[in-house]
Amino acid sequence: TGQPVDPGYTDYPEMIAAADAIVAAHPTLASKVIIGQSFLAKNMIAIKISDNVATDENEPEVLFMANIHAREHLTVEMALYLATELTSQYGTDSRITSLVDSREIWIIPMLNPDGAQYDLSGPTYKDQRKNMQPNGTSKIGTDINRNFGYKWGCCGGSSPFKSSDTYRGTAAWSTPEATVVRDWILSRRVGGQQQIKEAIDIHTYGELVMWPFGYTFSSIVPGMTQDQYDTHKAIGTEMAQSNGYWPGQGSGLYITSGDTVDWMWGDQGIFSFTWEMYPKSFDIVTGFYPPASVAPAETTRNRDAALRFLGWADCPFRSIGKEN
Ligand SMILES: NS(=O)(=O)N[C@@H](Cc1ccccc1)C(=O)O
Ligand SMILES: [Ca+2]
Ligand SMILES: [Ca+2]
Ligand SMILES: [Zn+2]
Repeated sequence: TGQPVDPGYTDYPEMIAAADAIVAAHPTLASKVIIGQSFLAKNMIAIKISDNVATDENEPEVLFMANIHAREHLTVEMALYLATELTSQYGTDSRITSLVDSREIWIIPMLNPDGAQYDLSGPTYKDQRKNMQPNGTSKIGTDINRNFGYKWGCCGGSSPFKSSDTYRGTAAWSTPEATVVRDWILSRRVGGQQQIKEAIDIHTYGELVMWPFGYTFSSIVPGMTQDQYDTHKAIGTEMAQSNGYWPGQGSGLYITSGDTVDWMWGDQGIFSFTWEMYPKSFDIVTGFYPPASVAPAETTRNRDAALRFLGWADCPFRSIGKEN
């Protein structure tokens, strides 16, 4: 039997209300952008955080995205913690103030709202990972994190079987959610330049910091030079030292194809990482469903890592002592 749903986790309406409250409390620092709709037509939102937030300024942009996998509810708490901390501490914490003044920070707290709502809808969790697109089997949905169009369906990194939890969909971009994220990220190109310089896709669980590529065990391949790999490794390792997670290339865990990180780096040149939050991988007792009461500890645990990450956004190569 499934574990009882913990009401302490933030569901879709509560997430929207939280975003609206942050914007209402800090109207010059935060704004809510509707980036598209999910399969079941819920608005997908991004919270923008920056000084002069209503103006698209020429400042490096950084993306945090969460809850692409429905059952990974702790990631929503992580995203909302970051949005709250970056606005409420502005003017108080000099590190936060200078980062918010010099960057445009985007936070997408719930990439799979349909799946999240389904997982939280009953007295017990449903163990839902995928989105809510019917696929003719009892295991509804497509894995949005296997539906992106970089090396989609290659290399044994996803499943062609509809009932699989890593079902890749009928084609790349067959999920509305991946398409919404793709089109929004592409909209951040100005004058042929992608304004988003860094991104983190937040997952649970395993306490890991990972970088591309996931589709191959090789580190240096077309689309990843030594300097680019070393930069990912330096930034990823620094974050891991701060939050106590384990750093490594994504494929070190297992091969994935069509995930967000491979596309964001491979197609858009965004220095991209996966965070796997609490608990550690062998803690299968709590696994995807720790009590919501761990959220304060497990979100603040990543505060410094997030600020360090933001610090490299103007020139990620500086992390290996090089310029762009
Ligand atoms: N959240 S997770 O356990 O499903 N892991 C994610 C993220 C992930 C991506 C690349 C390598 C290992 C793990 C997945 O899509 O498999
Ligand atoms: Ca600004
Ligand atoms: Ca900008
Ligand atoms: Zn996940």
